[in-house]
Amino acid sequence: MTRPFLEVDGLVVDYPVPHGTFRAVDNVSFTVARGETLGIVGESGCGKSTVARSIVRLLTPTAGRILVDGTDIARLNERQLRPLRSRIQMVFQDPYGSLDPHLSAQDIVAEPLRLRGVRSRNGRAAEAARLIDLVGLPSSALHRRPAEFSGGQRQRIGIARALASRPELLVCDEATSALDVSVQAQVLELLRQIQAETHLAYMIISHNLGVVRQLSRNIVVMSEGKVVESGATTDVLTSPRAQVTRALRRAALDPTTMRGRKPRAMVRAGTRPPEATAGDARPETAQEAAR
Ligand SMILES: Nc1ncnc2c1ncn2[C@@H]1O[C@H](COP(=O)(O)OP(=O)(O)OP(=O)(O)O)[C@@H](O)[C@H]1O
Repeated sequence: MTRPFLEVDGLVVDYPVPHGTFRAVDNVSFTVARGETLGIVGESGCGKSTVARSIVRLLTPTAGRILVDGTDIARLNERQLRPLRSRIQMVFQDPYGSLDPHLSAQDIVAEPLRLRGVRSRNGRAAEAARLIDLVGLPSSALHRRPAEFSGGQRQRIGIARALASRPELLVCDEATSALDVSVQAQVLELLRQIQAETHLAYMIISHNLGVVRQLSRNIVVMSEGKVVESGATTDVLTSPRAQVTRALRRAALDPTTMRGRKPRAMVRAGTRPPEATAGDARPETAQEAAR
């Protein structure tokens, strides 16, 4: 049997808090096969982003293994991680805050190309143009800055930037949560098309089961830092065992949550306040509609 691209085994993450530590992720294990999509779903504060940040090594886990193609990256230092970083890229939730406001779309997408060793300026410009086209933006987008784009368009630039590193796995952490439902559907469709063309693997992380189910063959359901249920998406949705899965399924069908709002009942007691979500986000502009 071929080895999965990513194997997460017994992941534990403790955060320091004033009187000790808080265990945000508790013995989480899963695998992601090459070219496939794993969904991670769970209520706000259950530890999804902490898992994502561990995998891209924005933080060092307390315990457990993160095997990328068989190499455990959980405790590698920055120098050791450098050659591996391009293999897993992340698309963040906030299309407003995750792009440098001073750079043009072309420069944002070209930056990872420079790190990848594309030395010629013309070569970087040509590849940035190809990626901007791949994510469905017009060539006129190349010279515009983030403030001149809608949320959906910015998320496309974020995806183009992530793809510039030629990753084998893209971790999308609430990547469509701040978008209107129709724009959300366009971005999910874009991800689907890219996967069909490139055989890229995805981890789709969301509190919204409706989003996760659209792309994911397998899902992991988390609650309070732990995996409470996992398996083929169709099986988990047809006969959910965990109470939290049933609640997430109900919420996915509830029209009041369709814009990505986190229902109050899903916000875990004692956790951070929920972040701004679609209900608070700027409405999509005419640019997006006209795209
Ligand atoms: N730096 C930190 N220090 C202390 N606790 C933290 C820190 N970051 C996150 N936490 C806590 O860890 C838990 C998991 O947070 P995490 O952001 O991973 O959850 P999440 O499932 O991604 O939530 P959301 O969907 O709201 O982003 C939460 O209870 C959160 O309050």
